[in-house]
Amino acid sequence: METLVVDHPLVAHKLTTLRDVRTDSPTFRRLADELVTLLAYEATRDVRVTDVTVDTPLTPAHGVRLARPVPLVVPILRAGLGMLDGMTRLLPTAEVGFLGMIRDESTLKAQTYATRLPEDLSGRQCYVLDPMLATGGTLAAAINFLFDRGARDVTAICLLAAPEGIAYLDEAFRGGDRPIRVVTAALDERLNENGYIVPGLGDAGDRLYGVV
Ligand SMILES: O=P(O)(O)OC[C@H]1O[C@H](OP(=O)(O)OP(=O)(O)O)[C@H](O)[C@@H]1O
Ligand SMILES: O=c1cc[nH]c(=O)[nH]1
Ligand SMILES: [Mg+2]
Repeated sequence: METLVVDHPLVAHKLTTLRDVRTDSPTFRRLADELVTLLAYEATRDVRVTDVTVDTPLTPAHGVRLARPVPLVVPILRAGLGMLDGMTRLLPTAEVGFLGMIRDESTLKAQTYATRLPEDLSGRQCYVLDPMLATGGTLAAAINFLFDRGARDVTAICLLAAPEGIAYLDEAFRGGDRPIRVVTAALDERLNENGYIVPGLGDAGDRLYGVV
């Protein structure tokens, strides 16, 4: 598995304010949106394109357009929704599938409550959005949903990752013929006894949308 920690002062600056307990929900949403656009720039470095020629006012010019089938963006509800606009701003022609998943806070196991994905994902580049990669259980289950439908090319974009979650994914998908990539703004220190990322930013879904 490939892990890319995006090392950029703007990313670090925005992430620092995102972590700050004093940051209110409107600011948190705006920063998550801005951060995902910066991460998406790196995450889409291998997005498939096809050659085209356009006419400038002066002469034909060679260029590229996104190849078909267009990429699929998959936010993991609820917190991943806070990353969707930032991603589709960069990939406006992408299609969007949805996975609703919640981690049981006593067992730390992910449960799925909604799936709305294309039946056939063969040949599709998939970008999964979830701000938090903690134990890795949620993301592993999401990637398996995509693999089950034929995806072979999956990149996860996370705002924060824990070493335990990276190790879990690495082990879960080791030796497979479908490599995965994780792009994140930071690799934090560890998980605490409740499965929260430390230093982290708390509960991303609650900070985006409130405690429900
Ligand atoms: O790596 P894991 O240990 O599986 O934990 C990470 C998951 O936990 C959070 O979602 P949560 O279950 O809080 O749902 P929410 O988005 O509705 O808040 C987060 O957004 C991830 O989906
Ligand atoms: O630190 C964490 C871990 C899981 N989910 C969150 O929202 N935050
Ligand atoms: Mg949550």
